[in-house]
Amino acid sequence: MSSAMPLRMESAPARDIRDRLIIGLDLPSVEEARAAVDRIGDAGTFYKIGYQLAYAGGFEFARELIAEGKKVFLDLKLHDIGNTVEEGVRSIARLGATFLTVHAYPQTMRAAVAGKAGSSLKILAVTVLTSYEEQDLADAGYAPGMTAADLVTRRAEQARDLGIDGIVCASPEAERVRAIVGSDRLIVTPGIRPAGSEAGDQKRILTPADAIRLGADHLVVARPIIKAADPRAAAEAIVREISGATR
Ligand SMILES: O=C(O)c1cc(=O)[nH]c(=O)n1[C@@H]1O[C@H](COP(=O)(O)O)[C@@H](O)[C@H]1O
Repeated sequence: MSSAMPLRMESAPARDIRDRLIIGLDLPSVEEARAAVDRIGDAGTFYKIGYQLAYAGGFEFARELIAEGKKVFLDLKLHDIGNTVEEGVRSIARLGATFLTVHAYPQTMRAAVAGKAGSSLKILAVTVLTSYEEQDLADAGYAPGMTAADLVTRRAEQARDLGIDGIVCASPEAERVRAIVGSDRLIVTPGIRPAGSEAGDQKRILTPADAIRLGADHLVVARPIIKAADPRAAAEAIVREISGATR
């Protein structure tokens, strides 16, 4: 990096500010997901479908959302031998989703980039899960003292070098990741908690405004919206907070 390069860069902001909020449909059935999307109405433009819904009819529902003009993030966190990842991504790329996650292992990222060739699908590499902190890494066999931030740094550098489209990290690491990946790659941060909401199993968290200020392009929020008494109001409040924090 040239010394003249500013440390804080942001990639091109989403044209519609609502697209910066990705709402996680962590729900057990398509019926419940459809009801949530209906309640959220035009406050939600971008939805994430993860394990729970994907394995309960979520792929068909993804097609339905895309046909209605919503954007879809398929959060499948793929990780397997290279050939399986490449062919899997090739199949998924036909669905018309905007984002797909893979774990940020070099073989996996390389295969995913090959598999999406020729499609508009963007691959996001999940660096270190937001529910992990140092002890969880040690429990998983990483060297004692390895911090989440150290591992995020290494994986963000590898993702950049392999041509990955975007990085998933916790919001406290967004600024450091932006310095690594520059403005051409997206930064997507889950583990977002509006002031006063429950952290649950998330460990590396920030508020929507702080995540945006540190350089996140998109925030992923599930429980604070879908479990709210008024999911539409909860989504609107986060979009307002994003808007207020956007320079
Ligand atoms: O890839 C993700 O989206 C993801 C990565 C990560 O490190 N942490 C994380 O929480 N997520 C997902 O983001 C969502 C966060 O949900 P809430 O904690 O309910 O807002 C869940 O659907 C997670 O699967």
